[in-house]
Amino acid sequence: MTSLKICCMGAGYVGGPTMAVIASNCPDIRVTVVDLNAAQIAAWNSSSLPIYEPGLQAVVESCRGKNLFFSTDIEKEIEEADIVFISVNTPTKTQGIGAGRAANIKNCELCARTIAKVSTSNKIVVEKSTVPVRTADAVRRVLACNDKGLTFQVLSNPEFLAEGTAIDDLQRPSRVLIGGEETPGGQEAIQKLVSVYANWVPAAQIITTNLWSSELSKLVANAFLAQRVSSINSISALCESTGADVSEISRAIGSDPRIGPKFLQSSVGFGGSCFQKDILNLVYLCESYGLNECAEYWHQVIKMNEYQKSRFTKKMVERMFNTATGKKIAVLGFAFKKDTGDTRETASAFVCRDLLAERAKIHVYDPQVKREQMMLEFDYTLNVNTTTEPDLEKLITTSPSAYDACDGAHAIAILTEWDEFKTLDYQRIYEKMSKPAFIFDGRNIVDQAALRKIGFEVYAIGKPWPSV
Ligand SMILES: NC(=O)c1ccc[n+]([C@@H]2O[C@H](COP(=O)([O-])OP(=O)(O)OC[C@H]3O[C@@H](n4cnc5c(N)ncnc54)[C@H](O)[C@@H]3O)[C@@H](O)[C@H]2O)c1
Ligand SMILES: O=c1ccn([C@@H]2O[C@H](COP(=O)(O)OP(=O)(O)O[C@H]3O[C@H](CO)[C@@H](O)[C@H](O)[C@H]3O)[C@@H](O)[C@H]2O)c(=O)[nH]1
Repeated sequence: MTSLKICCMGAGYVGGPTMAVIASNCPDIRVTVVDLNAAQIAAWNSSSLPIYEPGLQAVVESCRGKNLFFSTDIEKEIEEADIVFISVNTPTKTQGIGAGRAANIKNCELCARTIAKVSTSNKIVVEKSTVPVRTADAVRRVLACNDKGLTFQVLSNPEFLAEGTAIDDLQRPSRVLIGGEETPGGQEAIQKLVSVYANWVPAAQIITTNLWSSELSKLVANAFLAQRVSSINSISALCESTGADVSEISRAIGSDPRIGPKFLQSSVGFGGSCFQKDILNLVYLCESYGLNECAEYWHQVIKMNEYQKSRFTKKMVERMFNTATGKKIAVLGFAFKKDTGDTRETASAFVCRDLLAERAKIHVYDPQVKREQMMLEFDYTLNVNTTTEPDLEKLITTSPSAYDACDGAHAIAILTEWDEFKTLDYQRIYEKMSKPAFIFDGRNIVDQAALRKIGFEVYAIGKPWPSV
């Protein structure tokens, strides 16, 4: 006997894993994930899931067909549900007012319109997508326009999972945040959603707030996290100029409990579908309220990230005698972080773009990213395609292994921190490379001293940078 029915609109990186974890912890709840994209739903129903996430396959297989379903029958599933989650993409607007900054919430509005149109009973509608503060007001007003006299309660329940650790983050969340209206109906709806999470999340970790605090907290959480990365990355540049070591600094400052050790890993720049988009959204919101100093403050986090990405390629080229033209460069890693196949806004694509501009021959290896996906990322994010770059297909090779990518290369650029790159047989790799053989470690994961002993010229982000 199922007591509650949940429908989630959007079967992406958030909708799929989140609903799978709800279903696995709540056997009495029937959970259906729906999407406009039939291929995506077919993949969720197959043995080859549309996203790679450690532990996901096991969770999905444990409840799929029992109380977890994936469907394209959006209208039927909404109609039957008590709670409808909106977990659709909210990308940065590319055109019109706020282009390049504001989040486009058209998908959320469309979901609200569909819910209003097909519902025949009162429902709780949960914003799971990351949205600008006060979006719940728009959703509420669209829902209120239904012609059946139905009542909808809108809740904000932003998701804090990180890719690569999504299942763990969902099973043991640091907190679940639920915002709702400060009315008896709103409070009742909040309690209903609290009771879902209470099946596996300790009560003390379920935070309830008003709608606007909940919506805004999501943007603020990402802004603070990204700010830490940009802060340590700015220091990495200073380290390279002074002989200080950024890893030693991270350890030294992170031991202060007021600072804490996490998110102080210097890198070639943060990527992913969220940080940049959400900070730009925050910047736009500040500007919209006339808070230009606040907007400028947060915008600096993005600018520092741009600097870090371009700085890396510049150093590579400088080190390789100021030319990468015709040189084979092995790029190890294309995903925006390890343990995911997601390439959205990945720093690796920006470095490849800048190396392409130098006419380098790039051989990319990533254990989870297919060539088709890489090319889409170039096209979509960077507008690099065979029209803008006729030699693209010739200049970018995708390699079946790290060893293939490095064979005969002039340089290696480590751009994603996949564990397998830490334990490669670098002696074997060195022997087959052009000399001098360079390694540019954009993630600080290799043993520099050991590699120098082999004969490599090593450059790692934020590490003392031997002069030539
Ligand atoms: N990716 C993350 O790690 C992460 C983490 C926390 C929050 N978020 C936020 O969650 C939201 C979703 O992100 P995502 O990474 O899952 O996006 P995604 O692009 O992976 O998935 C979104 C899905 O929604 C579907 N969709 C769009 N409009 C629809 C509609 N009207 N009806 C049904 N389906 C529709 C799309 O086809 C797509 O499959 C975004 O707002 C994002 O900022 C993402
Ligand atoms: O010390 C660090 C930590 C992260 N990164 C980079 O920062 C980016 C983002 O990493 P991470 O935050 O781990 O992954 P996301 O999946 O983007 O998760 C972020 O964005 C999600 C979407 O909003 C939120 O839900 C998560 O809480 C938030 O961590 C990646 O390129 C990382 O390599 C660093 O360079 N140094």
